[in-house]
Amino acid sequence: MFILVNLKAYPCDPIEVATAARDVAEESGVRIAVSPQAADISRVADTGVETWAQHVDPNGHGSHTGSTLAEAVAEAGAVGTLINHSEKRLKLADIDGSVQAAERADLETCVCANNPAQIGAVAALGPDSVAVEPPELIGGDVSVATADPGIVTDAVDAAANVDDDVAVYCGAGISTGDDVVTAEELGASGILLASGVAKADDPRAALEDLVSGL
Ligand SMILES: O=C(CO)COP(=O)(O)O
Repeated sequence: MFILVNLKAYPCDPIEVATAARDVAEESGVRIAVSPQAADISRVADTGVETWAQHVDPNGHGSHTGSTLAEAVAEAGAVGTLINHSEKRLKLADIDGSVQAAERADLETCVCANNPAQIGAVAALGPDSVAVEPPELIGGDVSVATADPGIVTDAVDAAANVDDDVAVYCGAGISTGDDVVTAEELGASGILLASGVAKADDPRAALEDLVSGL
């Protein structure tokens, strides 16, 4: 299982989380990545943790003020990027452009979607992975894998029907090791989570719990 910790714009210490994620990954052998604010990518990557961007724009170099350039996040130390997170939604053509921009910069890609139908659509764009995250469960206390297991299994089927090579992750409300195991049993090969770690009093303990059943 791959565990991707999205720090969003939460007021946590990105270095504290990154250091804990690096150590727990090393100790457990579980792949864990941290996705900080773009401005924090460089110092998070310097900790040695696998570092992802939260978003990249479709454009390349040029007159694009305010854009998040795939080449720039890669240069800062990111090795992957989320695209079309529920809190940073894009039009289909721009998702396609962002996947291509990320690939040009050698970034691994994970395109997020709200439901299994959208998973099928974005899987067709050829990302490395897709992640189903029902918006109504994001930030809540109940894991998607418990609240609506059919969303996860249907997302796995939808992606497989389009492209067997696209990995399927799930996210929303995941906070415990049991949630991670349940997601794995439903066919997900990774999870995205945010508040369970970013808002935890002890991010290291939260991460240790997440990997405890793997
Ligand atoms: O949006 C998410 C991860 O990208 C999920 O957020 P929560 O883990 O806070 O529900």
